[in-house]
Amino acid sequence: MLDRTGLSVSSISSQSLRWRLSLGVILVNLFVLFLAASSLRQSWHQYQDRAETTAKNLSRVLEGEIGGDIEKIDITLLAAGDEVMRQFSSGKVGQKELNDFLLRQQSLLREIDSLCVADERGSVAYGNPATPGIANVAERKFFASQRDNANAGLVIDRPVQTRSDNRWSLPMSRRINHPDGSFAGVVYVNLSLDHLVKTFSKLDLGSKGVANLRDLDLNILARYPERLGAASAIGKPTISLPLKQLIDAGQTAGTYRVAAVLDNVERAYSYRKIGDYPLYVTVGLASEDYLADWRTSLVKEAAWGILFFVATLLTSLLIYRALMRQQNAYESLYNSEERFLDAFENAPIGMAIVALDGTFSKVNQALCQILGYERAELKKLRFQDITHPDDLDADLANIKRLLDGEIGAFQMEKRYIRSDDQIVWVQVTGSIVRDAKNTPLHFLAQVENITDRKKVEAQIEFLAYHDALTKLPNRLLARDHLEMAIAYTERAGTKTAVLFLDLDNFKTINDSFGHAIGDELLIAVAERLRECTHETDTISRQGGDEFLIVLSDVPDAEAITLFAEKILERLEETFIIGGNEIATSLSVGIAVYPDDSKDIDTLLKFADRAMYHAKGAGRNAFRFYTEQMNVDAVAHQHIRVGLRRALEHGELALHYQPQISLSSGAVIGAEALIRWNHPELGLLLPATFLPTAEESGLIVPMGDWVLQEACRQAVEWLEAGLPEFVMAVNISAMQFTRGDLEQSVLRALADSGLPPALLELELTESILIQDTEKVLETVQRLKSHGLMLSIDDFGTGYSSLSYLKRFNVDKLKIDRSFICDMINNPNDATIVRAIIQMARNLNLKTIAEGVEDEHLLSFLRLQYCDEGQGYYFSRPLPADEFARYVANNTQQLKLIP
Ligand SMILES: Nc1nc2c(ncn2[C@@H]2O[C@H](COP(=O)(O)O[C@H]3[C@@H](O)[C@H](n4cnc5c(=O)[nH]c(N)nc54)O[C@@H]3COP(=O)(O)O)[C@@H](O)[C@H]2O)c(=O)[nH]1
Repeated sequence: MLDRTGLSVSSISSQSLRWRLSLGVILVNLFVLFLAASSLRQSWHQYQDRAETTAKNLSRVLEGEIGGDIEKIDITLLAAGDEVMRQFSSGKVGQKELNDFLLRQQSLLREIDSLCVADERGSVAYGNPATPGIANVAERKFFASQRDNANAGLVIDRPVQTRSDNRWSLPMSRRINHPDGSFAGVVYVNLSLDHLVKTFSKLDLGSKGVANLRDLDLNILARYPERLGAASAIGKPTISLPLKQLIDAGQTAGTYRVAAVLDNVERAYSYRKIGDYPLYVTVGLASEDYLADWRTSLVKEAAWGILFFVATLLTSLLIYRALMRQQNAYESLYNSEERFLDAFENAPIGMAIVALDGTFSKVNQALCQILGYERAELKKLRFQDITHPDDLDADLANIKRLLDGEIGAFQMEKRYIRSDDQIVWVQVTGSIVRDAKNTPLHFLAQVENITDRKKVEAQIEFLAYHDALTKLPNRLLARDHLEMAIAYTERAGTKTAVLFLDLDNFKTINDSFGHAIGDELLIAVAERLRECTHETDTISRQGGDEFLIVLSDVPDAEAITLFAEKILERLEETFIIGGNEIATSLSVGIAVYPDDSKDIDTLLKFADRAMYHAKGAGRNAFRFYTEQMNVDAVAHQHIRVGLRRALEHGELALHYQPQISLSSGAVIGAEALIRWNHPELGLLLPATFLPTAEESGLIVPMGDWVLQEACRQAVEWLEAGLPEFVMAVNISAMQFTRGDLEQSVLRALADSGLPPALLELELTESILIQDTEKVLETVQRLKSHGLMLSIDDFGTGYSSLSYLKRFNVDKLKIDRSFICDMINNPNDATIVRAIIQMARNLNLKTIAEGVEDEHLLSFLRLQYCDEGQGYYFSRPLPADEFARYVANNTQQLKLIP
C-alpha cells in the first residue's frame, strides 16, 4: 500500500503474521526432523550393518573354534578306531590295554566326557563307561548309522542328556570294521555341550545376544546363553523362517534379521556351516544391544529436536512479539503520520515542509491558495524566491538561529510575493525537525494569511494619525511633522511656517446644503490645498473646518506670503459639489519658526490667534502673528470668561442701524445689533463674542434679552413721537432649536406692547432649511401673529425659491458681499439683479446691506431694490443717536440723486 507521501506502508495483520511464523516454525522443524531422521536412519543402517558384520565375524570365529574341536575329536576317534581295528586284526584284544589307550586319548581332550568302543551288538565293551559291558548303544541313532553305512564317516548324533547329572552331550562316532571290512562296532565320544557353551561364552554377544550350534536339520545342539527353560529347545528345530529359506536356497553362510521364535527378541543373525561337518553355527546380536547407542542417539536427537522445536517456537514467539511491537509501533506511527498528513492537508492555514536549502518539499492546499501557486509550481521554488526582499534578512536570521539550536521555533510577520505579483502578508511560525542524532532534517512552516488584519491595522494606524474624512494627517501627525520640519529648519538655517486655516462660511454651507455636502466640500478643500503644497509640506485637518499647513524649509516671509495668497486664490474658485455651486474662502493665521517662537505649542497658539485676526479683518484674508494679536487673544479669553457676567450685569447694549426706503429715503426700519460694553476692553462688536455665545448656548438668553430690549426701545421711540418703522432683530439658529422662540417673541411683544407688524425677524437661510417641518411650524405660527420675516445674508446660502414661498417670507436681505463689489464685479451685479428680479416676481421686498457709497445706492435704485442699509446712510448707532438720526431723516434724502 502506498500512502500519500509515496512511502510504503506495511499492513500485515497479526493473524497473517501468526500464520507465517507458524508455517516457518513447522517448516524449519520438519526440515530439521528430516535431517535428523535421515541421519538416524543412516546411522541405524550403519549399526545394523556393523551388527551383521560383527555377527558374521563371530560366527566365523565360532566356526573355527568348534570346527577345530570337532576335527581334534574326529582325529581321536579315527586314532581310537584304528587301534581297535589293529587289535581285532591281531586276533587278540587286550582289554586293559585298550581301555588304557582310550583313557589316555580321552584325557587329551577336555571337550569330551567319554571315549568308548561298542561292539557289533552295541554293547559298550571298552572305554570309560562306569560299568563296561552293561551299557548298550545299539538303539542309538549314530550306532545304526555306522552299522548300516560303511561310509558314514563321522556321525554326530542328537544331543543326549545324562541321567546322572542331566548334562547335555553330543555323541560323535566313527565305524570300526573287522579286517574283512565287516562291521565291528563303533568308537564314539560324547562331546560336552558345556564345553561348547564355554566356547560361546568367550564371545561378547551383548546382553541379549545368542550363539547356537545346529545340525543339518537345524535342530539346536547347543545354545548360549543357557536360559531357564531354554534347555528344552536343545534337540528341537526351533528355526526362524529366514534361516530356513537361506539354507533351503543352498547358502552355507548368511545373515538375516528376525525376532527369535524362542524369546521373540529381535536380532541380527549370522549363520555358517562348520567345514564339511553337518553342523551350523549361528550368532545372533540383539538389536536391543547393538542399537543401544543408536537409541541413545535417537533419544538425544529427539531431546535436541524437542529443544530445537521449543527454541524455534520461543524464537518465533519473540519474533512475533517483536514484529507485532514493530507493527504496532509502525501502525501507530503510520496512524500518527496519517493524522499529521490529514491535519497538514486540511489545515485552514498554510503549511509547508521546507528542505534545508529552502525548497518547499511539501505544501498544503491552503498555502497554494495564499501564494497563488499550483502545488507543483510551488515545490520547484524556495521560500527565498518568493519572500519580499525587505523581509528576507530577518527570515534568514531566524532560520540560522533554528539551525544553530538557539531557538526551537520562531514566529514572524513577513511578506510573500504571490504568483500574480501581489504582496500577501503572512504570519509564519517556523520550527525545525531533527533526527534522533539531532541532525536537522527539514523545517516545518505554518503560514497564516494576515493581509486583512494588516490592512485593518494599517487602517487603524492610519486613522490614529489621519482624519477619516479628508485622509489628511490629524493633529498628532501634524505635530510630529512640525517637529521634524523644525529640526530640519534648525540644521538648514531656514524657517518653518505654521498656517492655521479656517473656512469662512463653512457653518452656513453646512447648514444650507447639509452635512453630506459640507463633508464633500471639506474633501475638495483638502484636495485643493494638496495641489498647492509640496510633498515636504504637511496639510492637516484639525477638526471641523480648520486646517493646518506646515511649510518647511522656507527662506523668508515673502515666500510664505506668496503661498498664502496662492491658497486664498485657489479656494476662492467656486466648488461644484453634488450639482451645487459653492463659494467659500479662507481665513489664514501664520506663525513663523523661529521668528515668532521656538516652542511648538506657542507657534500653534500664535497661528490660531493670527487666523482670528484674519477673520476679524473681513475674512478671505491671511495675517501673520503680531503682538497686537496677542492682545486680541487675551481679550478673546476675557470674553469667554465674562460673557455670562455681561448678561447678568447689563453690560450688553443694542445699537440700531437704519434701513432706508430707496424710493422715498425715509427710515422704514431699524436693525438691532448687539454690543458689549466690556468693563476693560470697551465696546465689543458681535464678531468678538457671538461665536463664544453660540458655543456656550448663551445665545438663547442673549437673544431673549435682544428681543425684549429691541421691542421695548421701539415702543419707547413710538411713544416719544418718532415715526413708525419696523424693528428688525437677528435670530440665531440656536434660538429655534434650544429655546422657545415663539414664546420669547410673544413675551417681548406683550411686555413691550409693540404691534407685531412692527417687529421683523431676520432669519438666515440655514435656519429655514434645517428640520424644515418644525421650523415651518414655528415660523408659520409667528407669522400668524402678524410678524414680518426677512431672510438675512441672502445669496450666500441655499437660495431656494420653494422655501421662500412656504415660509411666507416678506423680505430678502441681499448679502453685503454681493453689494460691496457689484460695481467692479459683473458677477456680483448679475447676482444682485437676479435676486431683486426674483423677489419682485415673488412679490417680496428686497433690502441691500453694506451700502457704503452713492454708486452702490444708484445702482441699487436702478435695479429697483426696495430698501438699503449701510454706512452710506449710517453706522449702527446707540439708541439716543439713532433717535436723532431719524429726526434728521431729511438729511439722508437729499443724498439720494
Ligand atoms: N443673533 C444675533 N446676531 C446679531 C445680533 N447683532 C448682531 N448680530 C450679527 O452680528 C453680525 C455682525 O454685526 P455687526 O458687527 O453689528 O455688523 C453689522 C453692521 O455693522 C455691518 N454693516 C452695516 N452696513 C455696513 C456697511 O456699509 N459696510 C460694512 N462693512 N458693514 C456694514 O453689517 C452688520 C449687519 O449685518 P446684517 O445683520 O447681515 O444686516 C451681523 O451680521 C449680525 O448677523 C444679535 O442681536 N443677535
